[in-house]
Formats: sequence, C-alpha cells, structure tokens
Amino acid sequence: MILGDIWRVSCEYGEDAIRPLPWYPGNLAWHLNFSRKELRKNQALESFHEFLKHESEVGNITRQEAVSMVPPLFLNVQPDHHILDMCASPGSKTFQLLEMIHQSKEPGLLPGALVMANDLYVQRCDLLIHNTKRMCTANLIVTNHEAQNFPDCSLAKDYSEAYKDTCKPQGLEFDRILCDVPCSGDGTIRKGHEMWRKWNSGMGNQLHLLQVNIAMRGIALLKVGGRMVYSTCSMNPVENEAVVAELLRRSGNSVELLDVSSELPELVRRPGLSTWKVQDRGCWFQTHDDVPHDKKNVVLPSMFTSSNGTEGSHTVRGDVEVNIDDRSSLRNCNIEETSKNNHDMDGLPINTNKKFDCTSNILNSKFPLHRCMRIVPHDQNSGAFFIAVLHKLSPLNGCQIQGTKIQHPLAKGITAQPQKEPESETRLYKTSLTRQQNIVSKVVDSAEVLGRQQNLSMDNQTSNDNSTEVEMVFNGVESSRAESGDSMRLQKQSRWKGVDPVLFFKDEVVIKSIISFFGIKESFPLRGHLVTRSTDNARRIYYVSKSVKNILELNTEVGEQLKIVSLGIKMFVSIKCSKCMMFFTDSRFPSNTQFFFTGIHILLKS
Ligand SMILES: C[S@@+](CC[C@H](N)C(=O)[O-])C[C@H]1O[C@@H](n2cnc3c(N)ncnc32)[C@H](O)[C@@H]1O
Repeated sequence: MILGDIWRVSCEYGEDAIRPLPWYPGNLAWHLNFSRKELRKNQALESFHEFLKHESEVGNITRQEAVSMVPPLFLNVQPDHHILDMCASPGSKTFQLLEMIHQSKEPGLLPGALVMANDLYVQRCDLLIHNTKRMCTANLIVTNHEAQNFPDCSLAKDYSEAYKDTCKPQGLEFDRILCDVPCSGDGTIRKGHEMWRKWNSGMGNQLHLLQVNIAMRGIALLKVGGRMVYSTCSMNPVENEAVVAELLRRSGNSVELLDVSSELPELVRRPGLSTWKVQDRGCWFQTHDDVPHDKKNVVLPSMFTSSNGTEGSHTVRGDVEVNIDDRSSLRNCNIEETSKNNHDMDGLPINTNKKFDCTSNILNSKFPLHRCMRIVPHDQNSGAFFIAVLHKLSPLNGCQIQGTKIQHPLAKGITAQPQKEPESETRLYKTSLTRQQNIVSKVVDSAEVLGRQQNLSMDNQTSNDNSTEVEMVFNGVESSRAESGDSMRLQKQSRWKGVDPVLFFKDEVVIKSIISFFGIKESFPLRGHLVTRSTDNARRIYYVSKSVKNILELNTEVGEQLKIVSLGIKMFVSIKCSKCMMFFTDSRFPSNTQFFFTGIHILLKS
C-alpha cells in the first residue's frame, strides 16, 4: 500500500516529491515536498493524505520538521538506557526516543529502558501525553518540573545502605539526556514568517541563563560515561556556542564536547562558531540590576566578553565581539575594568549605567566549539538546528553541583541537605528564575500550540476530584481492600496539589480475577506492575515496565519528589455497575463496556 502510494505520487509529481532522508538510519525518515495545505486541498493526493493521517493516528508515522529529528540520533540510545528528555513538549523527540528503545525488542516485549519526559507547563505536558499515547508504551513517565530544578530523588544515607545490594536505583541518574531547551526559535524562520517581524537580539540574551541552568542540571543528572545532547532551533550563538562554552567552563574537566563528525556522515552540517557578536543592550543586564550592588561575585552573562582589555576584543557601537579562543567564556570579570575598556570606536563608554561589582577571575580556556554542529536551511533545504554532544567524564564537584539546583522547600528533611549556596548566587538565581519563566512563556508560547491544546481530549490521569474512593467489588465479591486501604489513604494526600499520587494496585482479589478472566500466565509480571491514581473513580489501571516500577518505588521512598502527571499504559478500566465492578473487555459485552487495545500487545505475550 505505502510503496504503491509513494510510487504513484513520485510518478505524478517527480522523484523529489517523496524521498528518503539520506542521513536517517535505515531509510526510516522521508521528506515530503508538499505543504499541509497542499496535502489537504489537492484532490490527487487525497488517498495519500488519508494514508498519512491513518498511519499517524495509529503511531506508525510522525510528521515533523526533518532536522528536528537529528538531536536524538546523536544520543546513541540503547534498549536498556534511562533517558531524560528535559524540555519535552510537544513530544516529537520523546516519541522518537521511545521508538528507539522499543526498536530492538520484539513487539510486546518490554525493554529495560525508560524515558522520563518533562515539561514546565502543565498544559504542554497534556499535549506531550496526547502525542505520545500513540506509542502505547509502559516505559514512559511524564513529569512536570522546572528542568533547571529537576529533582534527583537521592536516598538519604541510611536508606542508601539498605538499597546497596539490591539492583534498585538510589537516586535519579540517566544514561542519556536530551536537553532541547526553550529558545527564540529563529531557525524556523523559513516557515514561521512571523518570526521576521518579531525577532530581536534581546530574545536570545534573555534565554541564555535559563539555557545554561537547564543544561547544567542535565549534566548533574547524567551518569558518568553518559551522553547529553544540547540543542536549539535557533541560530543565535548566544543561545548556542555561548551556552556550551559556559557549560564547559562550569563543569571543568568533568565534561567534554564530543567530536561526532564521523556519526551520520550524510548529514550536512557546519562547525560551531568561535566568535560572535553580542548586542550589549536589552534585558540581560536588567535581570541582574535588581541584585544589590554591594553583593560580590555577581555572575556576568557568559555570552559577553570578559573584556579585560586584552587582545582579541574590540567593540562596535554597542556590540561586543567575543572571541572564545583568545580569552575565556566571559566570567566574573572586574567591572571597573569592563567599564574602562568597553568603549566604542568613538571612545564613548558602553554600559556606563551598569554598576556591577565583580571580582576579577578570568579563565583562559580554549574550548573546541567547532565540534558543535550547525545545520543551516540552505545546505539541505531544511529548518535550522544547533546541536552539541557532551560526554560526562567524571562527577561534578560540590561547587559545580551547588549551582545546578535549588532544593524544593517541601523536600527538606527527606533528602540530605545540600550545601548552603552563597547568598548572592542564590538570590541572583531565584530572581532570574522568575524572570526567566515570564520571558520564556512569552518567547516560547505559540498561538498554534495553545490552540491545539484547547482542542485536545485530555487523558492526563490527574484529577482534582477529591471524592472518596469507590467501594471496589468484583464479580460480586467484596474486595480484600483492608490491607492496602491504609496505605492508599495515606498516599492520597499528594504533595503536588491537583496531581493525585500514583499508587501501586495491590488488590489481590481483583488481580486474581483479571488473571483468570484474561487467562494470563502466572509467570507474567503483573503484580507490582499495576498502578492507579488515588481518586480515580473509574479505576483505570495502568501497566508499568520494571524500569518505571523501580523509579516509582524510589519516588515513594524520597517523599514523592517527582511530580508525575502520567505513566505507563492504560490496561484495564473498571466501571461501576449496580452491584459489581466490571473490567472492560470487548464489544461483546454490554454497552457500558469497552476494550482497551492499548495494552493488548503486552498481554498477548503473557
Ligand atoms: C523547544 S521546545 C521542546 C520541543 C520538544 N523537545 C520536541 O521535540 O517536541 C521547549 C519546551 O521547553 C518547555 N520549557 C520552557 N521552560 C522550561 C523549563 N524551565 N523547564 C522545563 N521545560 C521548559 C516549553 O514548554 C517547551 O515545551
């Protein structure tokens, strides 16, 4: 069917109309030379359009900008990897990562891997859940956190000892991290014509610190030996190379920027930049201006030159040319010197209104930023993307970690207390976080995405419903709820307002009934893999993989540090009829029953 369609469209519209992307492994990605509008309107393409729609709905096809598929390819994902997608919505790359972990397993067999997909905004998490539902995976957890404060769920020392000999995780650590940060999005300028009107250099400046903080948190959560991909769909070096330079500077010898020029050789890419201009105006300095001026060690934005007046820098009317190779990634500079030396070509001082008081601490690092990759539209008729691949060589030291996360106040007493952060940095960090969030929501929100969100049928498994749990009766037998009842009630009070806690479903009577009704082999790992929500009257029961189960157990131990908005695969749904709870089975049952296909491939393997 697909080959026939492709052949027909190619004959009619020329070979270039549909062609495989040469750089995507296994010919699994194809480029389509038609806009959405053409596909919808052109009668001749009708059956092909129908085919695309159907295959997209069932999860066989995902339609997305070609270059947006590049970053996950550089993660070199294996089927047992724990992967964190820090800024995941709308989820096209999450979907790709899920495809990768399932690829090498027979359908129905679950990989040992796990994808944790996170986004800051609840509505965008809903969009992510909606878009990944087609994957029908038991190996996904969706969380809702500020990526720069993503919890590590570390067990306190005494717990940790007890866990040592089990293979269970003692904290969150990931083999692979995708850090596809919020950005100005100017790489989409060929498609999003609005961008031409909106773009200004301040957009990148405003996002730079947030991007650094998110990526630093990623490095802290990355296993030694693990890979992290930093990516944006922006061409602005302030959001790209300047961020990478700052990551390398902050993490010292713990992280290296990988040369991946031999990977995906068919992909046309350009080397990262070593010099760029930063417009010395805009919100960046405003962000810092509300920090008391008597505070020492104020961190200056890393996209600016250290400007110690040495060779290699010159200023051009408000622009500072930055040369990373010559000097540093622009840190803790002496502001007096900065003021002295930042004069434009006419000798007029730049930034005379800036009152920073910084210590002089200029590093002269030579970062191999050419190893970053720039994909530009005119090389292979695509959108633009920036990608950097980082490899963790050793753990970050205490100081480096300090800056990567502010502990959630609720987590106090549950995990080991982090070392106290220096006041000035903490204040600066907190102030800028609030500002960054405001900025990000302005820069990132697109009317199109919000419109799509409103039309979504949401299935985010969360509820504000505080009604008491329904009496659980199955096949006329009172369930033996007593044992699990107390813990259920205890867990009902979630620390995350509006998000019901995830509970392991332990009702033996119900589980036995399910096993006998569906003829599931006793050897099939059902017990301990079924979860539900505390206030879910419909009693939706989800199936989770072993990897997800382990993380859930860890999360319970650490006092629910993870705000989980969705997980696993919906497998059974019970409905309350007059006398009993029935588990939905198939269409031969009365009209109030329904079959959940989503979990069938797993059950069939039992
Ligand atoms: C570039 S988009 C990610 C695209 C996504 N990786 C994909 O391929 O579909 C950036 C995402 O980051 C989210 N975001 C913005 N600020 C964030 C933060 N501080 N922490 C986590 N996510 C954030 C936005 O809501 C947005 O969905």
